[in-house]
Amino acid sequence: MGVPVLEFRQVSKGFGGLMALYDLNFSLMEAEILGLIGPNGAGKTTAINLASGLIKPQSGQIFLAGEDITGLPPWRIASLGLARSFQHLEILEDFSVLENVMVGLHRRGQAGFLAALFRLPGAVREEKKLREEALAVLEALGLKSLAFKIAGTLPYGLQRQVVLARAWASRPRVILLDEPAAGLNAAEKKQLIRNIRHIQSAGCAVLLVEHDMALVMEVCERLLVLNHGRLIAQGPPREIQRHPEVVKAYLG
Ligand SMILES: Nc1ncnc2c1ncn2[C@@H]1O[C@H](COP(=O)(O)OP(=O)(O)OP(=O)(O)O)[C@@H](O)[C@H]1O
Repeated sequence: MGVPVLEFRQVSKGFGGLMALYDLNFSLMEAEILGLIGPNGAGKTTAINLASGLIKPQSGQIFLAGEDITGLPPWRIASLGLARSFQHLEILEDFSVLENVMVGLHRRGQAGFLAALFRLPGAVREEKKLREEALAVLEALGLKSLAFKIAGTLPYGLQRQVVLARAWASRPRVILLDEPAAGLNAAEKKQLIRNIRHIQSAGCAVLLVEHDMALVMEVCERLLVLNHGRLIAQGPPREIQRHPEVVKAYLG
């Protein structure tokens, strides 16, 4: 298989006396869709929080495209090409969908804050460019018709798609999705699957934390299974489905 873009090497993390992750080793390959599953409290969100720098590992190392990012702050990790969504929405409710996506593009802006404030010609040109790029992102994800709607007025399922579009707008090499299908209806899940595949086809790797097993089985090429902070299995979805340890973990 290809080149690893995100790599955990013996990563451990405890909270107080509890080990949330124990010696976790895995690689997410270039343009791979990798599922991270496991029962509640298994350590999935902890893994995403570690990769994106919201929390720091107790031991072990994390690499992004070969660069050691262990302990770097979240904004540095983001600028190196890692984007994420959260389990709970973090949308700008009073702004349009387009503006929400422009926030995702902004880290690539050149003109700077003062130029934007005084609407200098460079900044005006740049804003126009950002708008066009944000529209292109929305179009690619099938969301262009929502561009001028106020994000907070949209149904929940569509708000989740906006969050995905914003994360994707920064053109990351890795995107971490924390339960993107939660609360979506069947049609919205179909669109989510399409969009995840679109992101992959553009060369981005996706780490998907998700409880919806049907969706995980359909979209992921490989699965990692955590239970009580330990990696208990990894492999193609069909093998994982009948892996005895996995069946035992899920049945309780
Ligand atoms: N900030 C924290 N402080 C203390 N304990 C925490 C913290 N974050 C997570 N934990 C604990 O670490 C363990 C793993 O939690 P985590 O949220 O990573 O699990 P999860 O697999 O994402 O679960 P879920 O599917 O329910 O979201 C749990 O026992 C949880 O209570």
